Amino acid sequence: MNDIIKDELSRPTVFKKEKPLYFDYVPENLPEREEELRYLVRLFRDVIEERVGSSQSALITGKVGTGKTVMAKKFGEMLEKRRGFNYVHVNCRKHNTGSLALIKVLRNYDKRFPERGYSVEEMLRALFNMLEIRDKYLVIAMDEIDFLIKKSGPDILYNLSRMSDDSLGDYENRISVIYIARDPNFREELDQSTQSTLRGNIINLNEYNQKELTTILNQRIKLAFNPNTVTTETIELISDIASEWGNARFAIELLWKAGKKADSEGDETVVPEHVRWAKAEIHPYMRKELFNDMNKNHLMVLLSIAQLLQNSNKAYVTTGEVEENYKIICEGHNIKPRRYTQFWHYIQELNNMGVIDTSLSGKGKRGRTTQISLPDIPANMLKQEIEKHINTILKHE
Ligand SMILES: Nc1ncnc2c1ncn2[C@@H]1O[C@H](COP(=O)(O)OP(=O)(O)OP(=O)(O)O)[C@@H](O)[C@H]1O
Repeated sequence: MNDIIKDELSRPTVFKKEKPLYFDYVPENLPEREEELRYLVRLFRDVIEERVGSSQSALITGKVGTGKTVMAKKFGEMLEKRRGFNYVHVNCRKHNTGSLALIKVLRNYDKRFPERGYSVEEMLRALFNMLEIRDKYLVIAMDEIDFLIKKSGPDILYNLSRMSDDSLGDYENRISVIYIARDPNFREELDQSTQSTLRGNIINLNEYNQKELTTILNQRIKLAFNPNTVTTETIELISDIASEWGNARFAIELLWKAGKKADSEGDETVVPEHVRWAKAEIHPYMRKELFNDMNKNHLMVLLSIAQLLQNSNKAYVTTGEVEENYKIICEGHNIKPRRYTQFWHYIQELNNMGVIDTSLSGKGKRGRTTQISLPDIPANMLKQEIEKHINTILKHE
């Protein structure tokens, strides 16, 4: 057996080390996001400089893989290097109620903080106490906050935003919050008081273009690959594919998988053929997690789009066409179709997930209509995937 290990370890590889390709790796610099990062620092200037009595909140929005999480984490890293500051990153998809999110924060200070028995108010007090004793100022990043709100309502935001008023008695305000959400209109879903604490503090991250993705890829190649193992054509193809979504995560994943493929074929360099293979393997549409984020209505809307595009040979369809077909599909599945506003909301959400592209047709305000297209996936392939998932969802109802 030992020989197998020895044999495998002695095989040539294109990788220097794979860690810089992990999803949670935070690189030394964030190329193409420096300006936004500086803006975030400026927003928190008072907190950093004055500490006492000042707290801040900000909202980072942007589509999948535009660097929201890594930017917040980088900010946190920089902050923690300064004396007296702590940063806690909460994944609200995982910690999806106000209490669970707060427990995650509290456990940063007390690993055994109990899971039950305390109200949100009590937990906040406990947290203030801990900060006071340690003389620390805290920035909490609430990543994918939309999930938490969907699951358990906006109360936690209210609680967090209200901490600056006198409801907490003698405590000094030591907590700032960075909210992270994909939907740029997320702010509008919040109550007035939270909205006003966010004021203009919103950073919207654009999708990356091919040039920006190339820079990001080159940084990872330097860190993770042996010299001269990734060809220019390979980088060009990856950045070209990923730029359709503007998604850096997809770009890095393609790079990684392509490298793995090169290794498994015993090739010394990563070439475009490896990328094509990787793309087929990890097409964003083929990821199970993507469908996990969708409810049956999302799936019905998406199915409607896929059907229309498959049958029409057109590059895009209009929302009107999609809605009509959506109603028919719902009927066929014995599901009550939702009204227009809700339907429109699903279209927006699918757009934010990066699974459809929407754009406005023509010029001038009157008579403009939203056009919907699918980024780079055969409609019939998508249809098959959706049908598989619809069946699973309906079975579990
Ligand atoms: N400017 C950048 N420089 C270097 N790496 C980046 C940059 N932007 C994004 N990345 C990398 O791309 C991947 C995706 O980024 P990140 O997780 O921050 O995206 P996100 O916007 O939070 O996506 P999601 O909405 O899916 O959570 C990560 O591996 C991250 O390190």
